[in-house]
Amino acid sequence: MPDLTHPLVIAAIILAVLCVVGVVWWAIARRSHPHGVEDAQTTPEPPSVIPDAVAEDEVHAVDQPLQDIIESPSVEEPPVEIPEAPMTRMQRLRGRLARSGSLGKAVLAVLSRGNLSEADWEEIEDTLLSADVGLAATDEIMERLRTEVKVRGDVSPVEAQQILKQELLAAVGTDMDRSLHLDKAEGPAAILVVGVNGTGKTTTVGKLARVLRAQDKTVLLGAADTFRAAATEQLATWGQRVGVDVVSSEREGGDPASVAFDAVKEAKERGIDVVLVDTAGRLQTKATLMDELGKVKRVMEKQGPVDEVLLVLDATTGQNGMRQAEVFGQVVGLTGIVLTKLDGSAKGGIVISVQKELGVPVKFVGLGEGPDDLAPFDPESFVDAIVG
Ligand SMILES: Nc1nc2c(ncn2[C@@H]2O[C@H](COP(=O)(O)OP(=O)(O)OP(=O)(O)O)[C@@H](O)[C@H]2O)c(=O)[nH]1
Repeated sequence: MPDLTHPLVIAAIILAVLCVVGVVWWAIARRSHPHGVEDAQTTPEPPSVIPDAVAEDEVHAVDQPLQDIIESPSVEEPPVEIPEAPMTRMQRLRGRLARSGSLGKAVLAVLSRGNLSEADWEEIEDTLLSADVGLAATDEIMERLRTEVKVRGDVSPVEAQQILKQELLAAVGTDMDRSLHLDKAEGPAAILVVGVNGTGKTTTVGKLARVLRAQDKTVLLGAADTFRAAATEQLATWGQRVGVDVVSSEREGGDPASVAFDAVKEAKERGIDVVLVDTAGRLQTKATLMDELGKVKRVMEKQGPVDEVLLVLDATTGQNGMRQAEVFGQVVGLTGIVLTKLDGSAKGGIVISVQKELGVPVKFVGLGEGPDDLAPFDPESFVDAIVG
């Protein structure tokens, strides 16, 4: 029996008690923070102010409360959902292009008549124009179709289908780079998502987070749509489903640039692969709001390049979409288009016109409201689906 009054024994007992208390405290702390993330992604204390260099001229958030970080479930718990691999999506969703299909199928029906009259050609032209293919692209397609039909003489329905596919594919373009550029050399790859009201930006950010998680990338979301309170909740829900956290403003109407800045900073500190920043919808005609958007981008750039600026365009908008794309492009420089609601639109031709007039590739298409109904845009699948 050891001498319990011996100083060494007393010290050993105290040490043992301290160890037990420490382990119990650690276990309780973990239980009360079930949303903790891996070391590389540990949430550091947010700064009480935005650093001076940024606060100076850009972010007027120095006197604002801290941004919130809405955490997703812990990575130790299995992610709630495993998103579908992106590359299979366009095939699965091809049926949703049925209404856009009226463009291809209507043209094919005329082309297959054989021995085409001027009235037939006019019908083809009208179909292309009313599907928003745009004037320049329509002229080009018409000329190529006419030449092709002339060279071959009378064409059979099968040949007509081949010719149409070939010409539509040429108009959509097979050599544009449609991949997301995610350069992590200088901190996280940063994606800024912009567009007018209600086009599907928040939904697209949520869906893109799933695309990136399906590619095993770590993701952080920035809720810089501080205008619409529900947008933050919407993003948080999207994030939680795939184990992705959201940086948001503590109050409605907070400075979006400040949220965007904090989101990039947080992603950098956690070693996150991609930070996706959602912004409030704004009409391209509202100069103040467009200036605000420019500021969001500049502030993000203070911490590293913005790798992608994606314009979310509602495919049902028609030619006004082109004007939106032009102005957003002037203000923040677009790198890609996400065309949403293509599932409900007979205006699939906007894919062609928006690329032709702006030189910016369509990178993703939204084909429904389901979580994985966003597909990397694949010209072949698109043309196959609309011509049949
Ligand atoms: N059918 C269909 N609906 C879509 C698609 N993408 C988004 N939506 C719907 O469009 C509506 C608006 O989407 P949001 O993501 O809230 O739009 P937003 O651009 O963030 O809206 P604001 O922040 O108000 O500008 C929602 O009902 C979405 O489900 C799509 O590809 N197809």
